[in-house]
Amino acid sequence: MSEAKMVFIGGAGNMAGAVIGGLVASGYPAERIVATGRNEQKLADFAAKTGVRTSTDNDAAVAEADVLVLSVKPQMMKELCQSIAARVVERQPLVISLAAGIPLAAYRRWLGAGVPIVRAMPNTPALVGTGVTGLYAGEGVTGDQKQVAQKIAEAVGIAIWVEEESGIDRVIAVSGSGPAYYFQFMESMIDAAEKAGMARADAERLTLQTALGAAKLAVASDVDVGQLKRNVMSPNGTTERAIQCFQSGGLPELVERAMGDCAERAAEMAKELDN
Ligand SMILES: NC(=O)C1=CN([C@@H]2O[C@H](COP(=O)(O)OP(=O)(O)OC[C@H]3O[C@@H](n4cnc5c(N)ncnc54)[C@H](OP(=O)(O)O)[C@@H]3O)[C@@H](O)[C@H]2O)C=CC1
Ligand SMILES: O=C(O)[C@@H]1CCC=N1
Repeated sequence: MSEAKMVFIGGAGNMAGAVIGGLVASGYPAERIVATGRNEQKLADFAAKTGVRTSTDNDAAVAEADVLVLSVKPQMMKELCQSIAARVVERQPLVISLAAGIPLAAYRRWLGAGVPIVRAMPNTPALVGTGVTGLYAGEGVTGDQKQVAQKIAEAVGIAIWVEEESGIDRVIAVSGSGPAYYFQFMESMIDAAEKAGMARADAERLTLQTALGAAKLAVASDVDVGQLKRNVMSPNGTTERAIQCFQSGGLPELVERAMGDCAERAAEMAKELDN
């Protein structure tokens, strides 16, 4: 896989940019990666930051791709696919789509039925090597190609395969969109601490280090997160009071609803496609 020429369409965007940043940081040769986009200044800044090659010419980039990663916004995917379809059919790269809400059936219509496609649902912590990627392989993807997709994902974090395509929507609800849930929680904590009189810089430092510490402890620990939570709660103590407030305010139900809405939106996006 170290020899594979990887082309990322939309490579300087938030998601592909994070994956590329993580790949380069993990030692993947930057000269084997091409990031395409439309905005030349954005591409130049991205090239300066990562060392990868950039291009505004999707078709020329596809012509040299062994692995082709599609990472434009879902609403732009159809037009993009149709514009590169001839080149994709000719070159036959392994196609990996990062887009939420676009089923494999749509790519088969837009790119041609025989193109091997993997759907991947990564998340932005890929940038710091702590990503999560859910993977689903369509028909015609070989074992070797699955290995390639998995190795790319594992270069920037952990990867799991889902058995059914709908599993990707569940991955979106947990890990694809998940970083934003934690950022929201951190933002709320920082705002609340500042309101209570703490300097914002201190509130940020304490909140971020607490999130990092809690996540590291949870990953390293062999007890579940419920027990880790109880370990912080002294009977009739301060934490208990705060946790009671979250629970009586409906936080568990709210989280369940938000994740349900998230997955539902992915399914809805698939229905909105106009073929
Ligand atoms: N953000 C996230 O956390 C996650 C996103 N995803 C998926 O990743 C995909 C990209 O999302 P995200 O990175 O957030 O979006 P961004 O808007 O940050 O990135 C999309 C990129 O696509 C480029 N682009 C648009 N049209 C073209 C085109 N015709 N040819 C080449 N490049 C083009 C844009 O570049 P320019 O500005 O130069 O036009 C932009 O940099 C989406 O499909 C999303 O569902 C999946 C998991 C998580
Ligand atoms: O919000 C979105 O649609 C994308 C998919 C997962 C994370 N961001």
